[in-house]
Amino acid sequence: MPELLTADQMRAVERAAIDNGRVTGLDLMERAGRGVIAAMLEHWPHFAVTPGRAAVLCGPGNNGGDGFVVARLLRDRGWDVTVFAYGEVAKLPPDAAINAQGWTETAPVQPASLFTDLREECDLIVDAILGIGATRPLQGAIEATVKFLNEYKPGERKPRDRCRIVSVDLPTGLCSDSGRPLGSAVRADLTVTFHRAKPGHYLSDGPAHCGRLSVQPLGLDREPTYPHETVSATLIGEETLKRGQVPCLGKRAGGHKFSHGHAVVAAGSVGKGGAARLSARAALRIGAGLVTVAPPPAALIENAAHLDAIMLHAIRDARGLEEMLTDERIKALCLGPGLGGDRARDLVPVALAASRGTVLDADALSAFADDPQELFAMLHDRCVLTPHGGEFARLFPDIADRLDAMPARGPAFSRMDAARAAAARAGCTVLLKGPDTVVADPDGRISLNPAVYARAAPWLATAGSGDVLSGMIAGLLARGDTPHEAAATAAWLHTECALEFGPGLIAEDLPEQIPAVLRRLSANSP
Ligand SMILES: NC(=O)C1=CN([C@@H]2O[C@H](COP(=O)(O)OP(=O)(O)OC[C@H]3O[C@@H](n4cnc5c(N)ncnc54)[C@H](OP(=O)(O)O)[C@@H]3O)[C@@H](O)[C@H]2O)[C@@H](O)CC1
Ligand SMILES: Nc1ncnc2c1ncn2[C@@H]1O[C@H](COP(=O)(O)OP(=O)(O)O)[C@@H](O)[C@H]1O
Ligand SMILES: [K+]
Repeated sequence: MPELLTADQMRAVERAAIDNGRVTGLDLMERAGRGVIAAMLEHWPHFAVTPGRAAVLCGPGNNGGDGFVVARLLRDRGWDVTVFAYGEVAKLPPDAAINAQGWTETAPVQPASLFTDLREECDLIVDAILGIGATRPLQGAIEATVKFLNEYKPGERKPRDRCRIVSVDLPTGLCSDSGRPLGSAVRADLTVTFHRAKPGHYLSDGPAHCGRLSVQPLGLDREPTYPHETVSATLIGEETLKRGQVPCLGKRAGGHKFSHGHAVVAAGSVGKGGAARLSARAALRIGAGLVTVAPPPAALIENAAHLDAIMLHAIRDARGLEEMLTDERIKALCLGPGLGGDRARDLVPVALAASRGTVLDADALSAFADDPQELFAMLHDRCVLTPHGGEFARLFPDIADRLDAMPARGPAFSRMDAARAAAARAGCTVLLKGPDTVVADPDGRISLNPAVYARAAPWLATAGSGDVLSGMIAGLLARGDTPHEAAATAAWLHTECALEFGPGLIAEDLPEQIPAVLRRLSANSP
């Protein structure tokens, strides 16, 4: 499912279902526990054949309640289960208390302090200490347990090789809205969450702590989905693209090159043109009808030696760009890759005054580090800024500081919050790059492209891959996509291209994978 829900939103969905009488909290807890067992057996089928020994660590809230359900279900399957309680069982909330009572009627609950003695003999540890209710940095017995679990590195000791850690809903200590550990957090092998994934499963350190992710149903699919304003984020995926974007990624029968848009990529001085050429190649491959690279006159020959289908038009300075932009058929601009700081400062104001779809990346962002406000004053709602972390910190230093500061409380300030705040300040779409690329609009709308779990694409950490991304966005803007759609679609395709190519990827390879990815998308379209 494409929506991600924050902890508050998840609680609201649960509350609405209970208030409407469709389900009880106890039912949901039972379903959650069953979901954990289902996911565990799916990932480790041998556990279905050979039950082993499990330790279930139950916390002071409903996450702990889920733990008691899991403990019972494991025991029903023949497991030897020991439950450890973090906090007083007598103070558990009502549904968790019912499940705890069911357990204590038949078996003891051990104090947390005894857990470390047993651990080495376990095949499975169920972390049901804290879930979406983790609000402050871990301390005391919980912190000690988390430290103990995490110090066992796979392969270091024999028992750890076979002992799996499953976290219920979230690894204890991980902030569900930001993916940032509140002090410390469990490093699980598998995390099983319910109904919808939470932003923290995808953002920042979340994936490293979750291990693998399974989203299990709670039977809440008939509950109202959130209106756009309150959806914390949409996960970009084939599903969303199939519904919305594929027609735009194809070419219209009977169209001509100008009906698919003309994109212009400004290039820098002699010897610096590679980045702009990469952007241009990506813009053309994504389907812009025409793409022109615009270098200074001295670099014309260099670019001519490299380009065929991509056109060339030398522009000496801002006036040259102004003249070029009298051609109304130019629909999108890309400025930044290899542009150089001086040329960026010269060209950007004219480019922005032309009010076309405009991608600003690299030098076009860093050139305004001394006075970001000067840039923000010129931006308009057809712009997309594509900063990586360093460029983001230059333009939005205070926002970046909030992301760097150690979180004192949950929910912690997230990369989604940061991108949203930046978009509101800049007044345009901001794409914050990373394995968790966030696309934010000034109205708060967020799309997230996770290049994690099965979509991990570490080969994208290669020089020039960002230039390709900005070219893809410019190409889609030229074709008429909105800034948000163009940025989100390009981010997803960019990762898919990396996955299509695989190891050994360099930036030049990325645009060449676009046809295969588009072919697959159209084959899978209804
Ligand atoms: N919502 C749903 O739809 C469904 C939810 N379900 C399950 O419920 C879970 C949410 O339950 P929850 O709200 O009770 O929160 P939970 O994570 O158990 O923690 C709260 C407790 O922890 C405490 N605490 C907090 N921080 C702490 C710290 N650092 N160190 C120590 N203690 C700390 C906090 O204490 P307090 O801050 O109030 O003093 C409170 O006692 C959810 O993750 C899922 O597993 C499913 O059953 C099915 C449907
Ligand atoms: N480990 C990674 N996993 C997924 N994507 C990555 C990773 N490292 C980098 N990327 C992506 O690669 C691109 C790099 O862009 P950028 O840092 O601007 O590089 P360059 O300036 O060399 O073009 C971004 O789209 C970023 O999201
Ligand atoms: K947990």
